Amino acid sequence: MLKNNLGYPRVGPRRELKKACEGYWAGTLSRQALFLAATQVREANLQLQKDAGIDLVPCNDFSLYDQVLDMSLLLGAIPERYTPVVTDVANNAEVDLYFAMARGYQRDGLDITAMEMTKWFDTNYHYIVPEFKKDQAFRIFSSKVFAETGAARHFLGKVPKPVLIGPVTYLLLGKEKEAGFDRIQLIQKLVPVYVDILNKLQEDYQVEWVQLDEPFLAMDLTPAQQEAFRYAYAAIQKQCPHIKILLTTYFDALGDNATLAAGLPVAGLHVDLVRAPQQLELLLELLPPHVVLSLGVIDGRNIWKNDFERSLHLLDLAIKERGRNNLMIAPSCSLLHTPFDLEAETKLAGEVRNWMAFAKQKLQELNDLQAILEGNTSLLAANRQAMETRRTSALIHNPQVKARVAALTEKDATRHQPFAQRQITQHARFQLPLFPTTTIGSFPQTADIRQLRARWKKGALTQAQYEDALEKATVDLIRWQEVCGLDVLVHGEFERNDMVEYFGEQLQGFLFTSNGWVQSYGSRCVKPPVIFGDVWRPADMTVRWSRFAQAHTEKWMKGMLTGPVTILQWSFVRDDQPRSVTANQLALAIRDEVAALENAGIAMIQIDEPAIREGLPLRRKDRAMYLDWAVTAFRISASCVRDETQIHTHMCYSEFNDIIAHIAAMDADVITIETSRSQMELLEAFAYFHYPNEIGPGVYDIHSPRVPSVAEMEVLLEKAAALLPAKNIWVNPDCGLKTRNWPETKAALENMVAAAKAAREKVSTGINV
Ligand SMILES: Nc1nc2c(c(=O)[nH]1)N[C@@H](CNc1ccc(C(=O)N[C@@H](CCC(=O)N[C@@H](CCC(=O)N[C@@H](CCC(=O)O)C(=O)O)C(=O)O)C(=O)O)cc1)CN2
Ligand code: MET
Ligand SMILES: [Zn+2]
Repeated sequence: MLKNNLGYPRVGPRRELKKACEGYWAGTLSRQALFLAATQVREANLQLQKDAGIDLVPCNDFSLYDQVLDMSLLLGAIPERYTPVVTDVANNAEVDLYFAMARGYQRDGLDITAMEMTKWFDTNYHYIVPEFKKDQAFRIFSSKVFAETGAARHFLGKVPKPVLIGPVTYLLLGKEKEAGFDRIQLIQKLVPVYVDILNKLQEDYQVEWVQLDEPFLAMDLTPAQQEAFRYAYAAIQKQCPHIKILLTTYFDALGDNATLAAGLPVAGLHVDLVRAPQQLELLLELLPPHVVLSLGVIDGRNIWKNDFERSLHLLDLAIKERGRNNLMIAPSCSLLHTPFDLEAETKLAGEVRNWMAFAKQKLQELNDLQAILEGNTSLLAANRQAMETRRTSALIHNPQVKARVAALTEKDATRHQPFAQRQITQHARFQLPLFPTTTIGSFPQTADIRQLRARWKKGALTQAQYEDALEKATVDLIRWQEVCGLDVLVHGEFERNDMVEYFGEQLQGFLFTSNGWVQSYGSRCVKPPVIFGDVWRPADMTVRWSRFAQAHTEKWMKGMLTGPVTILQWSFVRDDQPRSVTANQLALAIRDEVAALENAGIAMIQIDEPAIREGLPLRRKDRAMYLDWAVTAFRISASCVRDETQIHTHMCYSEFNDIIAHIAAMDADVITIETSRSQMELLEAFAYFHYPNEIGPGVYDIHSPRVPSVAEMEVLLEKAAALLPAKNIWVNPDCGLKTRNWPETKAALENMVAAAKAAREKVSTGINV
């Protein structure tokens, strides 16, 4: 049975690649130094997988920014606006074009916007969205996959397995940039380029297997999309007869696409048996005997040690049906979503540590499973024991928490009065102008602030010194917001490393790693906390900073919390109880914090839920159940307050046309959303649905360093006012400002306040906005 790995994390064990990329962008690191850092990460990964005895070692799973963007460059799908970058060969190498597409290009009087970024399925990883035109052409443009295959082959002394995103998934990940066609129609133009790539990999590098990732096979597909699969793989099989295609799916069951997938003319099929173990039996029936089945039994989305007993049950089933020879064992998906190495976690307590496995340990688990199948009983016994100590550990179970969740009722999830009444009470209390201005919470997390925290963590600064510096940053920001003329202020979140980790560090049932970094987008990483046990809140978490900030201004200061669904979604979550139960535990912890803030005199409390959309199940049939518990968890967190206390929520990544009713059901008094890039398109859904509560549609795209003009934000506000009642509209950026720098932030917010004032002016002089 071959050991197959689908992909390995690539930021480097100490985020070497992040640092190299950021150095290159800042102009402090040369191109050669960047490439050297990249080579070192790749070679270290290859070595590690070789040492771990992996038979199918992936290559081209590495990326300087994003694997989907790599595909766009490979396939020559380069939007026309980058032509000046392509043609300026004196200044730009291919990598500069690549980064321009990812991050935008501002130099020599050019101002070219970046390509859009969105979430990779239900993960916190973001990819760069391919852009397609009706007459889209494809050709081999970048030679990255060939260079990396050649280098890996040389380094390993044997052929690696190149990884590419499959043609159908590549098209479905993209977006039509003009009307009048469906991107799936491009399949006939795209497949010949795949054929060329595959043949070149085979002829020049003698590769045996190529992994084509087609996670869309785990999604709902239209008949045209299903047909595209049949067309593409038949053509590839016919024109690349010597290459073995490992068709790779993950993140959910094949479900009603099982017959389709099993019928495609490929040499191997990989399936996710962690998310969908129940699909194995059907696949064993459907899959022709000559097709190799890769069994994804090790969880690539979490950090828990594999339960060997459970995996062996699946493996035994498959072996019984098919024998060992045409089976592989593998992680469920690429290990991109897990941190590098548990061994780097020197501060983790022994008992909990013994329940965990990071990327490197997961490779070892593949070996262990194989050894157990070959008769090694002591490995199985050790694993059983680890599982048993976890099941029964006193660290995990808190009867009081369980009892409180069990006692929750509908009343706990309901505000006292309906929104219409609350709005009257709140407007009387707050006396805000029409189109009130605010921000989403964070302000620039500059190198100064991060270094301050790093020094405090190391013990080089005392608690008092650290807090003094944070107080100063907070007060400076408050003064600036007052002068700027913002109506509702924030404290800036300078004390937070990350909006989820900060809460995880203060809650029981959580642990956090020192170095468990996972790529979120480009060079940006997160260190997801680990929820290992029942969650509860031993003490106030944010009251100190909110109270401090409110005491320093006469204006309204929003309290700032991360909501239960987002904490859940952006953590590694225990897998021994339903996520909905953990969500309710988190909801109660946040609810207590909301009550504490209200008690401390905070009148507006924002509970961020940017990940509520991301957690939506991939299959439509599963969505209602998720939305039901997710919305309830939010409502539990928010419903303890008096009518006069205003609950805000915030969501970026706001593709929620189809879940708008559930967004309304959250019943937040105010919701701020991301809308500026789509020119308020999303608001149409709110208007169509007659969304009843207040809304702040983002008028300032914070993902770009560009400073929006007063005029363009006025236009956006006019659009909003045409769609929604003016009394319900707030004015704010798309999201928090932590990744921006001060000069652009200040300039943009000054313009935003001016745009709001202009809009008010028009209303008061009777001009219909
Ligand atoms: N969890 C999460 N997911 C999210 C978001 C988010 O904010 N949080 N936002 C959306 C977009 N995703 C994002 C993900 C990460 C970052 C981000 O800024 N990450 C930072 C790290 C944030 C952090 O944890 N910072 C720590 C550690 C900072 C650090 O690197 N310290 C240095 C030392 C300090 C120095 O010298 O600079 C070190 O350890 O080496 C802190 O501030 O304390 C980064 O990659 O640079 C932004 C957006 C969606 N998903
Ligand atoms: C990714 S949503 C971010 C919300 C948070 N309050 C911030 O402003 O950073
Ligand atoms: Zn946001």
